[in-house]
Amino acid sequence: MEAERAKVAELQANHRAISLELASARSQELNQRRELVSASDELNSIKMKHSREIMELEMDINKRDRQIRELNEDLRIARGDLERERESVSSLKSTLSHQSTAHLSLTTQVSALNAQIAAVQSQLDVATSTTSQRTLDLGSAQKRITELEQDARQCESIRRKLHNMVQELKGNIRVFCRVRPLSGDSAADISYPDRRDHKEIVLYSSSSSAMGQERKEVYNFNFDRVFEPESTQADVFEEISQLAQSCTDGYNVCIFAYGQTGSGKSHTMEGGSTNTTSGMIPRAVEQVFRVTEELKTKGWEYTMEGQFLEIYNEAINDLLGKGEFDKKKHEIKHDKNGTRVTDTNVVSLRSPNEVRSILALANSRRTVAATLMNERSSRSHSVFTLRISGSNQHTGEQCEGCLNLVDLAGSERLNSSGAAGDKERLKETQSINKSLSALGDVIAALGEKGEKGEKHIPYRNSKLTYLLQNSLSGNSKTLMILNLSPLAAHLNESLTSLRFATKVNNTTIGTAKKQLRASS
Ligand SMILES: Nc1ncnc2c1ncn2[C@@H]1O[C@H](COP(=O)(O)OP(=O)(O)OP(=O)(O)O)[C@@H](O)[C@H]1O
Repeated sequence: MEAERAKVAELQANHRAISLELASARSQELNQRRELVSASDELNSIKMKHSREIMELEMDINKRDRQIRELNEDLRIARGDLERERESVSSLKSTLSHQSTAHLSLTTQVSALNAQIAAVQSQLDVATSTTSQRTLDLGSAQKRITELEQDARQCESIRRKLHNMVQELKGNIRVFCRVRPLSGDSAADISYPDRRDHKEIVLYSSSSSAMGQERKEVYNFNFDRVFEPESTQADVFEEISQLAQSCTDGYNVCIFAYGQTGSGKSHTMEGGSTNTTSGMIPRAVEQVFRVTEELKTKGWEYTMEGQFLEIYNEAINDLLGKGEFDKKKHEIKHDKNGTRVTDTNVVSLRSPNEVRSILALANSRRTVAATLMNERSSRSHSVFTLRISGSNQHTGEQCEGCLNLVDLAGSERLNSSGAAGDKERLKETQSINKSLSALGDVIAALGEKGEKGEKHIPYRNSKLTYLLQNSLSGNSKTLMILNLSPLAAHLNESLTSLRFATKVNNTTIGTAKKQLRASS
């Protein structure tokens, strides 16, 4: 037992020793573990530091790579630039060599030009002195032009006075006779003995006496001018143009075409549509426009207006009216400003073209009337009136003139017009006869009145004479163109017309007066 106790004690002592050893081994192990942990921590921190350093090194390497690439690019660009610079230097060198050559030749040219400039300068000096001389000459030439313009204006006034004197010497009523060409039928025996002045016309008729003897009658007439059948519109106008022109000088002018139906009145006054056939109205108006245009250089300014009326059965119709046929009643009024017809169109005219278009309008309206009323145009009087007012900005003169161009109705007597049986024709013919004899009476009364006489002038006896009162009085210039038919069948009618025209031609009416207005 004891042994056992001793053994237990020994075992216990062993156990304690082993426990102590275990405790110390455990503490040693703890320490070693601690050391291991700390060594492991240190190793981790070293690893982390290394990996950071590796990262930094890699970044650094990348950066350097980038820089190397950039430097390589720069180097490539620089090489390209260098190459270009080399090329440009070589081209500049060649340009420079060209420029040097050009410079050399320019230097030569500059020297030549300098020599030329010197020569031109000396020419310029000469020209400058010539110019001064010319300026002086121009000054005196302008002075001379002004003087000549003044002279021209004075000459124009003198021309107007002389022109008027010539017209006066020719008589303020003048009569022309125009025989139209033959158209088929047998001709009357007519001769024109005055080959020089063309003032005479002779008609011959033969008849048998009761005893069977042949009697030859000779009728001799003298006028201011006789136009033979071959005469042209231009020939007639040449004689009329001066008279028509008077209206630009401030005169009232009246030109009538008188004669039996078909004797050529409309042909004379209006004429055809071509330059050669156009009649007195378009020619006179064109002349007036031409003269007013020329007179502009002498300081004259003109305004013109036109009116175209028809007198049929003692009633006035406006050929420039609006409708196709004029139904208005028109009245003639005279006052200090001239003659006015109520309710009619007065058209302002600025060019011959405008005149042509109003003539065409009037003609178309006459044609309408002619179709409506049995060839009315030859049974009515047509009166074209051109009123003209002018003022001269240099002299202050003002004038107003009026040109009446009248195509009278056919003048044949009642029996020869075959009108006796037809009431309408009878009325027409009576109206025509009344107005034509009123025209003859007015002209006769003006002739009897003389310069200062008090004689009553029966203007009111017909619409025609009343309308033309201001253009028929002694203050105006009147021309009657007697149109004659060359036909043997019309001989008696022609003799009647010639006798009427002779009466007119033998009338002397007063002196024409300018329509001058005091300048304002
Ligand atoms: N000098 C002339 N030259 C050529 N033809 C003319 C001439 N005179 C008149 N005639 C012609 O004679 C014809 C009659 O003339 P116009 O119509 O002018 O006569 P009129 O007297 O005006 O007649 P109405 O009184 O009927 O109007 C027309 O065909 C016209 O062309």
